[in-house]
Amino acid sequence: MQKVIEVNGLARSYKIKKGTKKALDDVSFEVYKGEVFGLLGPNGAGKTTTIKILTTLLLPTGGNAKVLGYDVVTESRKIRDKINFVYGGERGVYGRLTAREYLHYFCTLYKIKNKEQTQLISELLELVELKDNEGQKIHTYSKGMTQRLHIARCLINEPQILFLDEPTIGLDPLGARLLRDLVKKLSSNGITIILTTHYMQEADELCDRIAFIKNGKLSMIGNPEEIKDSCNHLKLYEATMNLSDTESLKRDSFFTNVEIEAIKEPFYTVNFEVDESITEKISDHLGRYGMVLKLRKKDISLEDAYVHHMKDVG
Ligand SMILES: Nc1ncnc2c1ncn2[C@@H]1O[C@H](COP(=O)(O)OP(=O)(O)OP(=O)(O)O)[C@@H](O)[C@H]1O
Repeated sequence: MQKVIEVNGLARSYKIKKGTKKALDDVSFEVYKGEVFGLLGPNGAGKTTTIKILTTLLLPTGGNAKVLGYDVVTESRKIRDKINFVYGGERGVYGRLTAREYLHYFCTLYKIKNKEQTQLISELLELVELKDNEGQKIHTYSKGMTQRLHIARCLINEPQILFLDEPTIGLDPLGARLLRDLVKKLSSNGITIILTTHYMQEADELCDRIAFIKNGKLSMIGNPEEIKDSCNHLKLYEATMNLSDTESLKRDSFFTNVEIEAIKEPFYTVNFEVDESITEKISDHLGRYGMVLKLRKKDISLEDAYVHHMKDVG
């Protein structure tokens, strides 16, 4: 497998009032050609900092990184010609232009020959499913349409790697679905994609491999199944109950990470973790707080694994 990104001991510190803040601390990973690679972590973990360094917008303060074999510090120009990036919730579009006019403008900036522009723009609009709206002014676009237009713009230079920082942020479910489908399409066209997202289901659906970042350090890396398997020891349960005393159940130390959600009072879904693995014992214990209608051990989701790994992040 061809390595397209190699990150070695990468570090980035920021000067702040009370000294320095390590946004990235000794981070190392590799990305292979054609992968959808997810960077996941809580706010402030260092995801955007990593992407900014790899897209040559920010210099590292330690370690090194190569993108397509080029060093991010000394060969940034060569990298920029071959990659592109979209930040979630990006504005920066020219509302009074139509999508076609907007893409023409960027084609000119990218020095695409005039006679090739019309055909290229038609193909891009088709790909991002905006062909029917190409004559519409951008300020009338939904957020999802605008985001897909940004992606069309980023494809003008035929990037080998596309960096997408929270691409579905603020999109409604349908808009997010169209965008995820577009990511899959780009990936099947051979583009390597580096993605950050806070939506675990999205990461599970799209990513070939995932890295968890926590406090500027890489804490785990693997494919979604490996990451979920690493949490197979967790005993997570879901109960459906006719619950008379939610507060006492929450305080009971037999259960940890209790989450109670009302279905329709007095019926609740209760999610929790236990040390016990004998279902009858768990059921008996739950029975102190109401009638157990259903109890099942949950399959570990990527979100469960994420919550478990990030538990001690302040
Ligand atoms: N210009 C800056 N000056 C000082 N600190 C900064 C600067 N940019 C980022 N940081 C800090 O670096 C850390 C990492 O930030 P970064 O934006 O990379 O996190 P993130 O994982 O992308 O978070 P989010 O999910 O909120 O986008 C944070 O603690 C942030 O406050």
